Amino acid sequence: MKITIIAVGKLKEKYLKQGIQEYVKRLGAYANIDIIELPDEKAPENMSDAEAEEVKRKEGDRILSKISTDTYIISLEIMGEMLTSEELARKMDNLATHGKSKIAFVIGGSLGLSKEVTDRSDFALSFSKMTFPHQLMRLVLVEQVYRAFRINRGEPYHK
Ligand SMILES: C[S@@+](CC[C@H](N)C(=O)[O-])C[C@H]1O[C@@H](n2cnc3c(N)ncnc32)[C@H](O)[C@@H]1O
Repeated sequence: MKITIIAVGKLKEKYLKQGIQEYVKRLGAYANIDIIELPDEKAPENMSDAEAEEVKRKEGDRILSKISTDTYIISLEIMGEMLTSEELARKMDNLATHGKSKIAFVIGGSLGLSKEVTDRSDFALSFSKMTFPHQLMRLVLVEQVYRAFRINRGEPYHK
């Protein structure tokens, strides 16, 4: 399985970098994993709604340019659907069974994802109704993807 994580915005915090690196290393035993970090668009203070939409649209274009048409997209959206870890594991297993071996998880920048990205997305995944910073979201996501593979392999993992 090929897993790509596409994230807008630079990962700055050392502790997050280390945590993500650790899970990416562990995930290497189960899947081909790649993280694509895209630059965020300069967002002026006190932007109008139209300016904010333009920022998201530009970031969205960058995101979509990295995704091939045969890729199943899971966008991370606060208002998306909440799953248990087991449900996410089952979803990923079902995708693999049905020949969908390329999955891209997409994390937006500080303003979120553009309509173009959410429209193209195959599944909107919410981690809760709370807003997480995009850098932290990346760490939580890689841990949950790792957990999903462990669950699907029937391997022991903390409950
Ligand atoms: C700082 S948040 C963006 C907040 C923005 N106001 C919005 O509504 O999307 C940055 C990105 O992290 C991800 N994110 C943050 N909290 C999330 C949550 N609870 N569930 C799923 N994704 C989340 C989303 O991809 C979001 O685009």
